[in-house]
Amino acid sequence: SVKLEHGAHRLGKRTDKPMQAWRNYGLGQFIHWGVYAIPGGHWEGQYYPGAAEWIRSWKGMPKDAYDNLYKQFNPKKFNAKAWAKQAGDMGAKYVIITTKHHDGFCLWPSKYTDYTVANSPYKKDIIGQLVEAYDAEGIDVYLYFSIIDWNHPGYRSTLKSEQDRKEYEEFKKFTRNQLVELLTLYPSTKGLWFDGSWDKAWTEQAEFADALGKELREMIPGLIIGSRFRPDDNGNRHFDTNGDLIGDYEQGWERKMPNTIEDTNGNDWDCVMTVPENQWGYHSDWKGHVKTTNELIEMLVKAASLDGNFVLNFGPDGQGNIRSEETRLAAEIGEWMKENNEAVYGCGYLDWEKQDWGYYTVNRETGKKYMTVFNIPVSGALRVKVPGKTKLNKAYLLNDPGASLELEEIHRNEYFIHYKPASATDRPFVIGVETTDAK
Ligand SMILES: C[C@@H]1N[C@@H](C#Cc2ccccc2)[C@H](O)[C@@H]1O
Repeated sequence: SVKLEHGAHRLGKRTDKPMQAWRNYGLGQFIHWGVYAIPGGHWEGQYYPGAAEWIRSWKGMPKDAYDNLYKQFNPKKFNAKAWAKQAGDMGAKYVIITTKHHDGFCLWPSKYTDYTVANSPYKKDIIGQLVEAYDAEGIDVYLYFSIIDWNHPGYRSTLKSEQDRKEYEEFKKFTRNQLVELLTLYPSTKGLWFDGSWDKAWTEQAEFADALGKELREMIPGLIIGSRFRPDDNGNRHFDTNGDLIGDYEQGWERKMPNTIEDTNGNDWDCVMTVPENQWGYHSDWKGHVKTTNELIEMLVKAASLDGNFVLNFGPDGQGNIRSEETRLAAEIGEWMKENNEAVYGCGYLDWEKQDWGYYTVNRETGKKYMTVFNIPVSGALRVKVPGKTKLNKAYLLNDPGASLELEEIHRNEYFIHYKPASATDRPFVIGVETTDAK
């Protein structure tokens, strides 16, 4: 391997308590909210086909018009406690909240810029209300922060001149000041979720970003920062020049998921997922495929089965309402989690051969094993292959642990669990299995 001054700051999975808690979350909520929710994907009757939170970059959106939208930002329906309760009822154990997206508008009263909620008609600190409400709900808070800031005069995507460099130095100080400000104002923050760090200008800042990361970690012991934050000496992000993860978990799974444990490189990871194909901020007119409750439950369980967390995005509208589609999904996912969360919380990868009916998970503490069934075989026979010295002794429906399901040993280390729901089921179900693992 090559010597790096600013490569991975540590190797292997973190084993400290905050990271163990992170690893066991299973389900999170992402909140994308800002002034982009006001136009909601339209401007002067034109439909914006891109991601709603990127509307400022659209040729159909005059920049000065966008940059004055904050003067209309007055979300009278915003209710942080209601949002937190809804997330808690869904079963979310952590929340990632946009403090500032690429447009640079701050949902907290930053003293380093005027482009904040304090100078909008709403005036009040949105981040502070959300942190308080989610903490009270027992949901750990993570702050999303965009390195890209289209509002700051010193921001550059690339550094082409000495003047660029000079102004970018001011931008770097501003970025550091805002991050220190956020952790100072909201010390219960468990981690930072960085975005917009792909610009060449930023990937040339290995020394600065490495020092900034160290400073932030010293402010909050145990602070969790993913692989999207900073570059290594050679401008690599996520993985350094030696292939080592830069950060506490892999943060590359945006609107996509690993399919095998090998895809995860043995790292912790989170998948952040939109309900429509690609809308994070509020778009009033979702087009294309909108994911169903069962699709999202499958992603959630698949993530847990591969040692990852699944984070579902919510994009509140300009008045502070959670839209009806998201409210319905939160309720239906919550209903399923109420009965089946034992197969998700604190669970991870079980090294049994994957079968077509669904996913295995195993509780990291108890060793209890679960099968979450999404595809009921027409044969009614759920195939289970166990490793060498393992014996399958019992299988039971999680929601009816007293009744053992019929087990048939068909080969050495291979069983059928004979079960087909008596009536049509429109939700996945969980089977608990008990084994003995001869030495
Ligand atoms: C978490 C998500 N990352 C942001 C992005 C992006 C992006 C931008 C260009 C090309 C591909 C992806 C989205 O706006 C949202 O915040």
